[in-house]
Amino acid sequence: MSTRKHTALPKARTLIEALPWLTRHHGKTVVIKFGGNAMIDEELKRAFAQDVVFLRHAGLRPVVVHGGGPQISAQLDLLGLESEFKGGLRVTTPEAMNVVRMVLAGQVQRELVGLLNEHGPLAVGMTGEDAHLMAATKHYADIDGERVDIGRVGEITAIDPGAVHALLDDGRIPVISSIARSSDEEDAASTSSGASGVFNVNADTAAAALAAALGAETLMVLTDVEGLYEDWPNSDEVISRLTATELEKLLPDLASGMVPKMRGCLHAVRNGVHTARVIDGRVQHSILLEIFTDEGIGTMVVPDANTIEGTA
Ligand SMILES: Nc1ncnc2c1ncn2[C@@H]1O[C@H](COP(=O)(O)OP(=O)(O)O)[C@@H](O)[C@H]1O
Ligand SMILES: CC(=O)N[C@@H](CCC(=O)OP(=O)(O)O)C(=O)O
Repeated sequence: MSTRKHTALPKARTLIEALPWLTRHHGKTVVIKFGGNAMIDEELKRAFAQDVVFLRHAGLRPVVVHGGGPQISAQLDLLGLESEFKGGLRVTTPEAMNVVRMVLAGQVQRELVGLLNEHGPLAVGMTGEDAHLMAATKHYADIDGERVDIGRVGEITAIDPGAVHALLDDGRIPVISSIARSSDEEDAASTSSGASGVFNVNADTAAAALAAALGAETLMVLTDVEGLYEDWPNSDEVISRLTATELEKLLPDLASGMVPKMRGCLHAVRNGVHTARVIDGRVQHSILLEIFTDEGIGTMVVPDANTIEGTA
């Protein structure tokens, strides 16, 4: 009996250590972006689902926005369709738009919903089309100061978070694919006849916009690197913390997938989100480490006047 008590003690300590964080985050909304590049194996995806369910049971309100870039590229390849990125965004022909929608909403989202629901009737999948969650207009890429047409890529114009709030109030975990309805009613009306009527939105951008619209406490972006590298690709020195203004200065020098990610973080902290973090999704249980311990990993972006309680 006494041995049993003794071996159980470290577990109790671990639970108690989490108490200040549980208190701080209770009832807070956390938007978690799970990048396609971080979904590298089954074990990681399972650990991700466990972490999200843990947050929910610990009294937080997690919302998942998922990516699927590599999965979309694989499907386009399979179909013999060309796949090209400009300024970190996929050039999306109407044909490619159908594939993006099919892979995100029909494959990646379904898989995550399935993994989360192994723990109970919690997850509900939706896209930005559902209940007018996300509206968008056509986005043009800016390549060296030139406005470039990249097809059906969307720029979010409005978010109606009502359905997400309703799901959260009902104790559910919304799992959202980054596809938006066209804000042009005529265009949107063609949705049922094909993929026109909807736009492909980068998942980082969608997660950031949603975090701001929901008044989330935290935006957490899980990817396949440790965080924002100071001098990528020459060094693996991670910037652990930076303010909105510091990040704004860095933005013009950033490359590829980091562009929408860091722009998203900036948008979030400039619009009421207390912290935006880029963390390594390849590390098992990185979400729990980030939320419930002092050992914050990755890069944390904070608003300029760091006056909001609990951002440290
Ligand atoms: N400064 C930087 N720090 C870290 N990664 C960077 C940087 N600049 C560009 N990258 C690239 O961005 C990638 C992450 O973006 P992306 O491939 O879109 O991932 P995800 O699927 O998670 O959204 C990294 O794997 C890396 O190749
Ligand atoms: C416009 C645009 O680029 N959309 C992205 C949407 C998916 C995504 O963002 O996935 P990751 O988070 O895994 O990169 C795409 O088509 O790949």
